Amino acid sequence: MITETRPDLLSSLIAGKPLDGVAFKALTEHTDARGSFTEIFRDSWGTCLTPAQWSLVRSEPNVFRGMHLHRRHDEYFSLIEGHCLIGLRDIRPDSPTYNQSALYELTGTDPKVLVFPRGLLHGWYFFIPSIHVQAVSEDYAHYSHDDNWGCHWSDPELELPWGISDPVLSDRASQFPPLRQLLKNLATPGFSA
Ligand SMILES: Cc1cn([C@H]2C[C@H](O)[C@@H](COP(=O)(O)OP(=O)(O)O[C@H]3O[C@H](C)C(=O)[C@H](O)[C@H]3O)O2)c(=O)[nH]c1=O
Repeated sequence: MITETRPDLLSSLIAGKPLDGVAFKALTEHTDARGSFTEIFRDSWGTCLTPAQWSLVRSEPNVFRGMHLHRRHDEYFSLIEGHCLIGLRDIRPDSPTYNQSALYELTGTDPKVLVFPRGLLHGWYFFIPSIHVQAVSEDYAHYSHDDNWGCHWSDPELELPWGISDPVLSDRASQFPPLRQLLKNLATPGFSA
């Protein structure tokens, strides 16, 4: 069982402003003597997501996943247990929140869901052992080879005040380019992720 270090913590937006098309929704945990029941997704909630794949992800402390970008699919994140940050950067030129960022802090003791549309750079950092579920509107077999872009999490031009240093990264994420280079790559016809 993962023990929370901060039971008083609430899941909330801690920096920046809500980005266009992003849903941040509280979940209702129904508890009784047997435990609890929490719905984590309904079509009728009206988020941007039509799920094609769900995944369960376990992360060790000080792990950072991202920053990733997908041009074709929307994404869902809900922290089941643990404590994490989620950073988003809007790089959609037509968006009313273009070139803006948002940083969220989530805790498993205050369950919430974040659903965001395609075209937002995203990454998550885990402070303690954590478990989350994520969903995508295009499955990995279809997007992984040509729509799994990334930039380096520490680029100051992301304008995300992570407040962390030297996280554990995948080999691939450790070699992601700066944001400016990613934007150039995205604008280069035929350049693949
Ligand atoms: C995403 C994914 C991964 N995998 C396998 C491939 C690797 O052997 C292992 C870890 O994959 P990866 O290093 O890509 O996981 P993350 O760094 O958490 O990144 C993933 O989650 C971030 C937030 C993204 O947005 C990426 O699109 C997605 O790749 O799981 C699968 O088998 N299916 C999948 O859908």
